[in-house]
Amino acid sequence: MSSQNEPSFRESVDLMFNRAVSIMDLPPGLEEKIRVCNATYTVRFGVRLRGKIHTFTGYRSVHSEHMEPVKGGIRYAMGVNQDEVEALAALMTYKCALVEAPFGGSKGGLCIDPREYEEHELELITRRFAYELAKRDLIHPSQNVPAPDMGTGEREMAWIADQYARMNTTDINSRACVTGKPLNAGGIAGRVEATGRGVQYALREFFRHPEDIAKAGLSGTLDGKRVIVQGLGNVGYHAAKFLSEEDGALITGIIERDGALHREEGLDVEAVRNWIVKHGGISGYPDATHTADGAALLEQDCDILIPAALEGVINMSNAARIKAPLIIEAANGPVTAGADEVLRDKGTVIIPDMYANAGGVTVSYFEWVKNLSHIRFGRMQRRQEEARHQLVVDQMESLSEALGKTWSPSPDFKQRYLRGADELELVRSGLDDTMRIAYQSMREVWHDRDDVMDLRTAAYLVSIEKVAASYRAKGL
Ligand SMILES: NC(=O)c1ccc[n+]([C@@H]2O[C@H](COP(=O)([O-])OP(=O)(O)OC[C@H]3O[C@@H](n4cnc5c(N)ncnc54)[C@H](O)[C@@H]3O)[C@@H](O)[C@H]2O)c1
Repeated sequence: MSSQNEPSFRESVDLMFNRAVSIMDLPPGLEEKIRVCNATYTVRFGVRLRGKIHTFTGYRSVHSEHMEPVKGGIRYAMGVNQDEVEALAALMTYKCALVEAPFGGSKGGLCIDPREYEEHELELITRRFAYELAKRDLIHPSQNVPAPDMGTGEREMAWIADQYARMNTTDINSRACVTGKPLNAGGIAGRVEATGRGVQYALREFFRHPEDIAKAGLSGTLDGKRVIVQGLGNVGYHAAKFLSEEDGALITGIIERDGALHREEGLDVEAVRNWIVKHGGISGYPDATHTADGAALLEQDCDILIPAALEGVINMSNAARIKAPLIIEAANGPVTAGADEVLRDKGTVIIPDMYANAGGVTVSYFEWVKNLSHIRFGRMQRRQEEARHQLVVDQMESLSEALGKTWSPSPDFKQRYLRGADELELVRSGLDDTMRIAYQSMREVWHDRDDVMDLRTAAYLVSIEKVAASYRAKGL
């Protein structure tokens, strides 16, 4: 996506990494050990479809095993290549460290356009890919745990989990070999929307800090802010939906594969999503201006730009014309290293990918823990909360009796009291806490150090320090 004279995606991630380590004091050699990708496995396998054998190429890259298992999604897209999975695996290492999910970084991908295959064909392809990875422990509850990414979702994760279970019938922890599964196949409430929800929580946290809002040249709250979103897939759709429905933001632009929609008064996210599902794209959607050159809308005037599709979409060819004062990287790597510099010089504030889209891996961690504990997430807490609720009721009743009054709980007292013990509530509050704490750790570095000019460098500093501490603790 980036223009020809720009570094590749992996080089771009490395350049950003180098920028951070140049102002850190790491022991000699550790910097390189952290930066490089440990291993990348390439597999080519055949699947008989439509009367002939089709050969597919896939990858699983392991960036850092300072913690195991390693974790990272599996992407289905035609553009998947080694450079891309290695860049994405590296970002996973830094992301997990930043939000303190106890994993190393990994990523996988398959060169395929999933829209060209029937469901049963995709199942055959996915199961075969999973088989190839699992037999080399590149899918394994304690070694390597994939999750959804572009072009994959709950359905593919369920096939992968089932394939692993068939190959490892005695592994009681087999469900923990992959996250992002459907609820009825060992998934967790709130995982589907977790990354988009995390983007919303990240923006809410940003807007709690007047100094940070001012740095972006903005003021006030999320209410009424004009937002342009690129990619109305899993991440973009949920982020846009929550921000418009719950925070009063106006989604003034939506960019998709077949162009862009613009409406200054705000688009109905649900209606656009339904239109895409029904018609395969945004073309023909009423009540909005349609532009065939979707990427041009990235340069439109707005308050917040949310790239939530591909890497490299903001590059040296358009960075200078980007008007949004605040960019939140819902996608991985949407801003190239060169564009990052141009935008920093312009004063644009960028909330970096490794933080902004960490909601997915955070809730994946909850799912993995739930699978390993073999207990419905929230059940233990519910028992405790029920006992505590009864205690409160008893105390209130005896107190009112002593005062010669009568008291009885309102009909929804118990429900309200126990809300915190629901799985979804636990997931949401755990995610919210994680996003707040991680933002504050980045922000502290951003504000306290004169040599840290942006949130991205601050995020790298925090995460590299944590990875380095792990290596040091191991004696490496
Ligand atoms: N799914 C997750 O949990 C997760 C977690 C962390 C990060 N991410 C990152 O978020 C990004 C999006 O992932 P997703 O899971 O939402 O994928 P997805 O496949 O659900 O959605 C991607 C969307 O982008 C659109 N798109 C594709 N090419 C486009 C183009 N050239 N211009 C405009 N739109 C285009 C697609 O039509 C689709 O609607 C990726 O960078 C991914 O690595 C995803």
